[in-house]
Amino acid sequence: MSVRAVLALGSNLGERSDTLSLAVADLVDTPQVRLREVSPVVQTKPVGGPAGQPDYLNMVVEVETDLAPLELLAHCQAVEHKHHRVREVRWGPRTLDIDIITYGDLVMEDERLTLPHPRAAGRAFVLQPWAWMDPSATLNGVPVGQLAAAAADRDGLEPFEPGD
Ligand SMILES: Nc1ncnc2c1ncn2[C@@H]1O[C@H](COP(=O)(O)OP(=O)(O)OP(=O)(O)O)[C@@H](O)[C@H]1O
Ligand SMILES: Nc1nc2c(c(=O)[nH]1)N=C(CO)CN2
Repeated sequence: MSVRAVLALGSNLGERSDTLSLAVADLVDTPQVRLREVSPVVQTKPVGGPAGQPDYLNMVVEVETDLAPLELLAHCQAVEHKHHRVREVRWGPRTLDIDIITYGDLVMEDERLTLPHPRAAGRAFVLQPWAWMDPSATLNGVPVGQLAAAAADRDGLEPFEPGD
């Protein structure tokens, strides 16, 4: 049985735009993960973590997958590692971060995986690209566009065009 999942990608080190494009290609480089929708890329101010970090590029994608939730997490982490992600500080700079935002309607809390992602509902860097990609999307029953409009970090968000 296949399930629709929403994944959020972020990068604030290195060739950010190239990293996001390559990561999307890697995510769907298996027949078990198929790309359905891709959001615009946004440039965002870092939320949390140490001061003085570079801005992020963020985007979301919707995939259809035959992987179980923890298999999808392992797949996302393998793509992160391929892009040399080194995680030193919580919410610190990283070449690539991939979070699972939703996995169908599944609600779960495990030490390795919480669904929906517990911090997504307050993050404009996830919600705004998601709402642009899918204006009918809801999270925990609330329209994602409405959550995006209320998110505190939305002033630090702007559309990003390659070459900027
Ligand atoms: N929905 C989820 N998507 C991705 N990872 C998750 C999720 N729920 C729990 N985790 C766990 O969170 C751990 C830490 O993830 P990560 O290093 O990406 O955190 P972070 O990006 O610094 O912060 P945040 O979780 O606030 O986005 C992962 O190893 C994973 O096991
Ligand atoms: N703007 C922005 N800020 C963040 C991001 C991110 O992707 N974009 N990811 C974080 C941890 O996942 C913490 N802070």
